[in-house]
Amino acid sequence: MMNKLEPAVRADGLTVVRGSRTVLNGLEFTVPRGQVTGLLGPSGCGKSTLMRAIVGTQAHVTGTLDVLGRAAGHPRLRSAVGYVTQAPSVYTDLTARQNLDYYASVLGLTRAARREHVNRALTDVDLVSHADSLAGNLSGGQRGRVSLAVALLGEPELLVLDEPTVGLDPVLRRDLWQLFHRLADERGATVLISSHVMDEAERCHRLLLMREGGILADDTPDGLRESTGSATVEEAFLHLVDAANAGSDHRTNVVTLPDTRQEQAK
Ligand SMILES: Nc1ncnc2c1ncn2[C@@H]1O[C@H](COP(=O)(O)OP(=O)(O)OP(=O)(O)O)[C@@H](O)[C@H]1O
Repeated sequence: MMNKLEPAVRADGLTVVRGSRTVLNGLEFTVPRGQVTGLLGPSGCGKSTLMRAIVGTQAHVTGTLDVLGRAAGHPRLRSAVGYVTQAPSVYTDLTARQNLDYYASVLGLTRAARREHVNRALTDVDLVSHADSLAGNLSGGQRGRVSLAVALLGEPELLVLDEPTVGLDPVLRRDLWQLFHRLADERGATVLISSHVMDEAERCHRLLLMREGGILADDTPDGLRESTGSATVEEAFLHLVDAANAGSDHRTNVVTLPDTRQEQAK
């Protein structure tokens, strides 16, 4: 669908207005292909809004936003982009397998391909033993994993996951992070994951740190720690927030501050 060297997502001057508020303010960034990129920042900074813009469900988007070489929301992107919202979107009166089978048929997979894709997605999210339980009888975390399995059907090139690990126990969180890396390393998928848990940032190849509708930094976890002289990504984030508040220009390689657009300092 696109040149492999092109980033999976490219934004320039991306602005989103919700109600009377400018929620995203002139963002400029790229998301590299085949890597796990974390979108991190405090509650309300605009992570979900950005993800909605990328998958094409957000209104009042201006500026440039290209996804897999096409304008975000292009109909041809529907089967190439998997999206998991914060609230699990599954039919509670169907079993996990029936949910997956239904969504696989919507994707137009043949019966044989459906069986293969459904079994693989159930295995990926470790739900084989609950495949025939009604989704309504599953725990919140298990329903979330059914939603994730739905997004994996059809092997999308880009997976956009809005806080997929919230409320999960440490073992499941670790297993899901291993899955995200397998998807990138073995299947070449691009994975964009939002979280406000900074320790998850350490597990990403790259990070987009957000604050108040702007990108505060775009770097690797190592790059962020080194450039700020911090021991952890959380410490680096706090350092960058303090620097932004002080109006300082001490940043990593990119940055769009909330109020003042500044040039990339690569
Ligand atoms: N329908 C709306 N009208 C006006 N403002 C909105 C609307 N929906 C969200 N917002 C505002 O947009 C901002 C960004 O919201 P968003 O849900 O993108 O944040 P977030 O970083 O994903 O937060 P969280 O981590 O809590 O999910 C928030 O300040 C929120 O109050």
